[in-house]
Amino acid sequence: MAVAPTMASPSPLKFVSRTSFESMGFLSYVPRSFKSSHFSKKPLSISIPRRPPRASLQEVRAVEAPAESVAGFDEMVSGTQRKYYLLGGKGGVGKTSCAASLAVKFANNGHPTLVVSTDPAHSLSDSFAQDLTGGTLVRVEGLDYPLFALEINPEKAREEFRAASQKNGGTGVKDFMDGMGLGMLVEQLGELKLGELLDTPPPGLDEAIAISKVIQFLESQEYSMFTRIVFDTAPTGHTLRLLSLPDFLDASIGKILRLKEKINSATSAIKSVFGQEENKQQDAADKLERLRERMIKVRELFRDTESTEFVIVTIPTVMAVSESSRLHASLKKEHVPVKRLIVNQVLPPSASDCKFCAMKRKDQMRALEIIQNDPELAGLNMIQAPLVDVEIRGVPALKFMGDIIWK
Ligand SMILES: Nc1ncnc2c1ncn2[C@@H]1O[C@H](COP(=O)(O)OP(=O)(O)OP(=O)(O)O)[C@@H](O)[C@H]1O
Repeated sequence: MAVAPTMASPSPLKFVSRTSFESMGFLSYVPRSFKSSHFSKKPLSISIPRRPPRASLQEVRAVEAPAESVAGFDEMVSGTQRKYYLLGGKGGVGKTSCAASLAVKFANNGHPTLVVSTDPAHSLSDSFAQDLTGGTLVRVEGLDYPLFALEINPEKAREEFRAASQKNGGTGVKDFMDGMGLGMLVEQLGELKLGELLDTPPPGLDEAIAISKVIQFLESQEYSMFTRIVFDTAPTGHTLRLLSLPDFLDASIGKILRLKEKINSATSAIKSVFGQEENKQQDAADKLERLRERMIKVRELFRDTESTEFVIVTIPTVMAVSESSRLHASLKKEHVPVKRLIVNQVLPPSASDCKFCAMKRKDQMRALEIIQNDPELAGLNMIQAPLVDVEIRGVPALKFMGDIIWK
């Protein structure tokens, strides 16, 4: 039987007002260009309640965090062995804000931290209000401890790769791929003439590039300092592909290899009589198999409950909750550890007579109730994060958000 939502439903919510940000000096971090370009133009024609009135003390007390709503940050932060956190969910729910705020919190707790975006539509730079593009490690400014960001740009990588392969028949490819941390891929797939293949990139290549960076983390000295690695992942579909990459390799590169074999055997039928081509192809197939084994190692890492956790981010709408439920089912199937579910953008209770707010909140309460009754989601530690009345941009804002969510 459905349980009606009550004011005592689990929530760490406190009323978060613009004033709270102002008192932290947050607004002074909004870049001038943003202020002028976004505020001086035509006012919006729809009316959005800018500042819900303060909830009564009684209301705030009623929704203060009960035990199950605490994220368990102590556990997340403890230990110096490397841990990976992957944050994922539907587009636009706040994955980047949550991932960036977690990374800031880890760094502020003394962990050398790396935050990586594997979403082809990156928003880490926007979230930190700093230019973090370029596909290399960039230090995030404004923190006392090391926090680095990396936006993997598969689109650009593919373009540059194609150009390099056209320019000098492949020797530039190796240099370029080395720079991308993909030397291993070239080594292992060299004989497959990836440059040609990239003219018709197989689905899932973006994820292959992202995952190869993960391999680099595991092997390279440059990355060994990081004890916390936070992934801001692409919306659900991409992420699932990334996590099932060995299968992707079977399905995509495997198919290409077989296709190539067919073409080769057609064009070099005479040579193959002497056995040379076959040997060559067997060699390539062996290399591909080795690559696959390596990718499987990465997948094992993502399944390791000691070092890895996938945090699902959602918002309290029926659509987002349904998708999160499916995501959890798929992650379970892939044996990826999931313990926490962030429900972001929850409206604070309001004592005002704003009908819009009341309706919206009622709707959200219904979605929260669905979560509590959903067989996939009910068992997760639900962390509610309030909808705040300013955009979360820059380190101080992320710190503010992190202190609310990650307790
Ligand atoms: N709790 C919140 N309160 C107010 N605004 C929020 C909150 N969480 C996120 N936002 C805002 O919502 C927008 C989208 O957030 P974010 O970029 O983190 O989402 P995302 O899931 O990473 O999106 P995408 O799928 O497009 O990468 C941003 O403008 C962000 O500032």
